[in-house]
Amino acid sequence: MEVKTRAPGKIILAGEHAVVHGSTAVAACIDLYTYVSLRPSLSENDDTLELLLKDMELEFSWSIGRIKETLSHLGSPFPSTPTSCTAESVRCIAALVEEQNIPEAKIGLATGVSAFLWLYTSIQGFKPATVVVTSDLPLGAGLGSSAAFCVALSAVLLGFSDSVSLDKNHQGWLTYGDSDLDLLNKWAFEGEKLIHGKPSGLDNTVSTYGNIIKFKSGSLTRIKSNMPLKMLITNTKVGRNTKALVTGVTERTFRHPDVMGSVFNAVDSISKELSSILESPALDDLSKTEKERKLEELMEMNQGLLQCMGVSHASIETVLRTTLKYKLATKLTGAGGGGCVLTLLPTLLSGTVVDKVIAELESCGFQCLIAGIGGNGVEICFHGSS
Ligand SMILES: Nc1ncnc2c1ncn2[C@@H]1O[C@H](COP(=O)(O)OP(=O)(O)OP(=O)(O)O)[C@@H](O)[C@H]1O
Ligand SMILES: C[C@@](O)(CCO)CC(=O)[O-]
Ligand SMILES: [Mg+2]
Repeated sequence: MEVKTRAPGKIILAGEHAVVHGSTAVAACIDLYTYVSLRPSLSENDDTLELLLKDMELEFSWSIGRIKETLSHLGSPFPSTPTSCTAESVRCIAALVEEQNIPEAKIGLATGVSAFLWLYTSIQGFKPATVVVTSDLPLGAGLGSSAAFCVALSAVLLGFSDSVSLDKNHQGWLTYGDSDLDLLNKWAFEGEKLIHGKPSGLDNTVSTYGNIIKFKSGSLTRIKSNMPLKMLITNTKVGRNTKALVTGVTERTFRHPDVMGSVFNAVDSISKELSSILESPALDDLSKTEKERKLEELMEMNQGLLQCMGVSHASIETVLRTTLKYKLATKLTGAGGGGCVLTLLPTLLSGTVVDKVIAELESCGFQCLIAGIGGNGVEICFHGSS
């Protein structure tokens, strides 16, 4: 039987980077997904584990014997016990990845492949199978591709274990129960660590649980938003790497602990205020506009503080300047340094203005999209996935 999962990407409305240092952040999932399907090998002669990254046109294949020989110290699989990859296992997994000779231009994927091997062997053990990955999300662009990958992967692997309880006769997409979500979110976090180094857990948590969440020091609060939010997402297409950007902010924090402490405190207040605006009762059009004005100010302030942290970029500043001409507020989303930028589109903004802004941004070589915000987190499909 083939089983498929999908996990959404995300936007961060406030609090990226500061959340790694203990501040509050607010994030929402979007309707762009990473899909992972798993087909266990049925033939006794088939002794390989295959990983197909379809969008990247990359295929990896290991003999189970080779994986066992390298990772035999792991023993039996431990699906119910999310565990960090030890330094020794990191080294062994890196050797298995290196043998696959990833082309230099795609070497950034090596950390994703390592996360795959860690999650696979820890949850499934040494069983032959084919795992196929596709994604709607741009990789390394701030929309949480690494988290969606780890969440969808953990979800499909656990879907084949006895550690989660799911109705396998269900047709179409099925959500997981809360305790199963908690388990797969912990595994996804372990995968994220291999890609990010020191993730806060925000991205995998919003991809797992969906909707809009407030997140601080590893714990989440679901937000019941009373405001429809429309965001323009602009991909600057400037590549960057979350791990390097997070390390840069941490190094700046070591150099200027007091200043950065104040910056993180300010971000914490922004996130708290932003979430209380989202939750405050929806009233008439006038107060809706007032609420949107406040959100815009908070986004502007958050962007200023992200610039203080050193994670803005010339391409992001170009988007800021362009949208400011239309009196629209913009902030980077995710790790910054390029990647994606958010612009709030107020309810009463005319479609003509939106079209003009998009045309101007696209004439700079950027790519714009309007994604649906909120919605379900990770889901699984045993029968009839499209
Ligand atoms: N579909 C995928 N297949 C394989 N690896 C993936 C996939 N999606 C993400 N990854 C891994 O995640 C890395 C990108 O993660 P990174 O955290 O730098 O960016 P992001 O998650 O897109 O943005 P952000 O963390 O700012 O939200 C890729 O280089 C790769 O190692
Ligand atoms: C930059 C960061 O805050 C968000 C990346 O989407 C990193 C993290 O929270 O792990
Ligand atoms: Mg990431």
